[in-house]
Amino acid sequence: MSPRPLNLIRVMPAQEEECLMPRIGRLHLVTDATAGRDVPGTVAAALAGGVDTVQVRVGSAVSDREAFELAGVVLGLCRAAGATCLVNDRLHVALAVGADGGHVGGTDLPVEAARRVLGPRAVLGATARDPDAARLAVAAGADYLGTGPAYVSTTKTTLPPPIGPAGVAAVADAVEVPVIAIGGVTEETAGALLAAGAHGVAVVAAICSADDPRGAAARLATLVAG
Ligand SMILES: Cc1ncc(COP(=O)(O)OP(=O)(O)O)c(N)n1
Ligand SMILES: Cc1ncsc1CCOP(=O)(O)O
Ligand SMILES: [Mg+2]
Repeated sequence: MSPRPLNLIRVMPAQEEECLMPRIGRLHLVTDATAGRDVPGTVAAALAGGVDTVQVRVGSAVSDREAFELAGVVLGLCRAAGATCLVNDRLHVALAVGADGGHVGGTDLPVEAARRVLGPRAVLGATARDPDAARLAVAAGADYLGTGPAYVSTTKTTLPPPIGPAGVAAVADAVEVPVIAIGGVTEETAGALLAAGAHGVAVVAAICSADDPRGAAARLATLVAG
């Protein structure tokens, strides 16, 4: 029998294709952009604790080269753990490392343009604070929404006032895609956001600033698992 041509495109049943698509998890770790943090160490601990999605977020002072190298390391950790790996803002870095997708907000590429850059199969997240913005982002191609700040964030201090569980509920009710609540999410606040309709939560400080990031991730993972 002659060998099967390697470039043959296999038509997959929709169900099988879905299984191959990266998941939009329920516990997102957004990496701490503070200089000097051991990001790979924290990511490894968080994945061991049950984080299922990691978003690589670096500060503006970080070069593309550094972001690329960090994202490559984080992607390797995510692949080993079966987790989804996204890159914040820098979609060219997401593409260059082969990450599962990216996340954009109001000062980044518009969602429609981000979708063109990443292509149809990538996971694309967009920030939306209210129902109108949420509907627009989904219509433009977002697969999930990051909604907040849910509570006051110690990580990003330039944000508008918190929207609380009621604001998260308003967004979750407006769209069909998963809503990930972000901003000041802790073990104490996560439950109310999930009860409000959030598919999951995204955290920085609750894991990155914890004495025991693995333990903190494990407790949050138990909460989001319901
Ligand atoms: C899951 C998630 N939600 C919201 C954000 C915020 O994105 P953005 O508004 O673009 O702000 P920066 O993170 O780029 O400072 C996010 N990163 N992740
Ligand atoms: C990037 C971002 N966007 C809205 S809140 C936030 C930071 C969330 O960090 P923390 O979980 O420490 O409040
Ligand atoms: Mg952004």
